[in-house]
Amino acid sequence: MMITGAVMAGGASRRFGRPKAFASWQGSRFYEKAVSALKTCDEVVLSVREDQLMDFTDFKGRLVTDLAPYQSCGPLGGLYALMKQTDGDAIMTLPCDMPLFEQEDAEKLQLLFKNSHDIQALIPSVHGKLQPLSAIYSLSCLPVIEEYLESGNYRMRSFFDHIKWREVSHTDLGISEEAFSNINDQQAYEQLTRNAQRRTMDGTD
Ligand SMILES: Nc1nc2c(ncn2[C@@H]2O[C@H](COP(=O)(O)OP(=O)(O)OP(=O)(O)O)[C@@H](O)[C@H]2O)c(=O)[nH]1
Repeated sequence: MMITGAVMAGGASRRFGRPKAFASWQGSRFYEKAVSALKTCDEVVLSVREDQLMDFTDFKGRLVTDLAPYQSCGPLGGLYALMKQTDGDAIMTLPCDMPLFEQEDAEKLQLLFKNSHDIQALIPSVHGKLQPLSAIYSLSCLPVIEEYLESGNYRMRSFFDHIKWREVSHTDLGISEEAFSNINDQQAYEQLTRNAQRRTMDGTD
């Protein structure tokens, strides 16, 4: 089974105040950390808006742009464009703003998806809250996604009732809760940096 890793980096970062894909994290940038977490996928691509192409010239892989008429429609528009422009069986998405999500976490999801027959999506949850941006979707979801986008519904979860999907808790996956922390604003970024410094000082890192 061929799984394409896709780092979702086409957001507006309004709450963060500057493009969060380029926020620095332990010597690299957020989006580079996400790319590295997905490196066991068959290919890793970046999902971006067309007007961001020049920002990511350092990235050596393939940039997949959102497609008309679903540009700037949020991550569901990004997933649609990925499915239209990708071969293989499935796409594992990871937002660019989840820097604690590690390669071993991605591998756990991939393994479970490969061993789960007859599902079209595998969605992790943390205390019952679904994490649809760090999940795996079969390309067979495309017609349903298209239908929802056409109807003007851009919510990531909108199409779940119309596909066969499975929720798996972070505890069943053996992934820490923190791995799913996403950084939306400067306050969360500062907190993340403080926690990392504290762990270094405690010698727990
Ligand atoms: N390809 C693509 N990715 C998106 C789009 N909107 C959001 N994303 C990505 O999806 C993830 C979650 O996005 P959010 O944090 O909810 O939104 P954001 O636009 O980045 O930030 P805000 O403007 O503060 O809401 C991030 O990794 C974004 O880069 C989009 O329209 N296209």
